Amino acid sequence: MDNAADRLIARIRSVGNAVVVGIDPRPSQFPAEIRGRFPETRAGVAESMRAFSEAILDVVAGLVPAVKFQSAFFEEFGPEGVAALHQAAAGARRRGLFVIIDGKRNDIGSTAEAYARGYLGRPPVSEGEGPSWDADALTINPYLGGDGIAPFASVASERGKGLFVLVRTSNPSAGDFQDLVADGKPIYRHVADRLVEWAGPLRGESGYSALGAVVGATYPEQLAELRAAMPGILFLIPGYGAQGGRATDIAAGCDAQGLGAVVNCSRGIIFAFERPDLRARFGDDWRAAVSFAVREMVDDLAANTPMGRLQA
Ligand SMILES: O=c1ccn([C@@H]2O[C@H](COP(=O)(O)O)[C@@H](O)[C@H]2O)c(=O)[nH]1
Repeated sequence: MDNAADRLIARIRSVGNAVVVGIDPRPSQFPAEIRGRFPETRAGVAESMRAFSEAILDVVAGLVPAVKFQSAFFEEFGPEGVAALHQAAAGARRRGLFVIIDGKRNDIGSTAEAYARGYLGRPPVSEGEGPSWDADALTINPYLGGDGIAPFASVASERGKGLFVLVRTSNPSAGDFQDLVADGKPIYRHVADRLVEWAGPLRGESGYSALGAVVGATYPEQLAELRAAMPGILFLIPGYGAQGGRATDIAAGCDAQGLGAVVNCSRGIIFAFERPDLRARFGDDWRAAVSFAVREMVDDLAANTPMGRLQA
């Protein structure tokens, strides 16, 4: 079974960047062309989310290595929304993108096993039926400790899948619990240190583990500290753009080759057509604005971080 970190790094090398386009579909912000096609029923809105997601995938496939679906925006619309997520994730895989589902799942060990089988493995159904979700990677919450992580790590290892564990989140109140000091170090460092132990057996040929970490762009000092403390751990870095994180903040998250991190941007890309400068430049061609925003982010990361070396 191949290793998810190796697979993601191969895609990064092939497109020459480590941008993750975040698909966080907020229906009220969809282009009029899409909003106007569907009724404002639950089923209609879910269908518009699928159509918007597919349109974004058409623009970004070939430009970036990966997409991250924010499950919350789909779950908001119940079973129809979840079905739209399922179809959009399958569409991303068909287009050759590495698919991260941002669900931040976890529970006690026996329940975590069901999440792990559901998102990354196979449920116990007859052989002819495929996996339920078949994501390449899932975000998970470490709060329940080792027995909540073990089932995910075991399925990830068996099925060639990846995990991104919350270590240092990007939100303003991240420090409320994550910065509390216990046994002489902050909680996020305890999580990081345990993660390094758990990640070892999932290390691939690239030197990176399929068990990665979520570390926000909005805390550059901790990002640099964690990069040094967590060699061989791939970082999923959210917070670039709308949350204020800049490329220069992210630079310390990479290794010397420009690897070691993927950087997510959701609103800043998928709703780039709302920017007055891009509206003036591209008019109603909202797809062109999205494509421009992706290239702009790629160039920004290349100019201001070691990720520029990926283009050599
Ligand atoms: O610490 C975290 C963990 C996850 N996220 C998620 O990433 C995206 C960010 O969206 P933007 O529009 O680029 O701000 C979103 O899905 C969050 O739920 C995060 O921001 N921080």
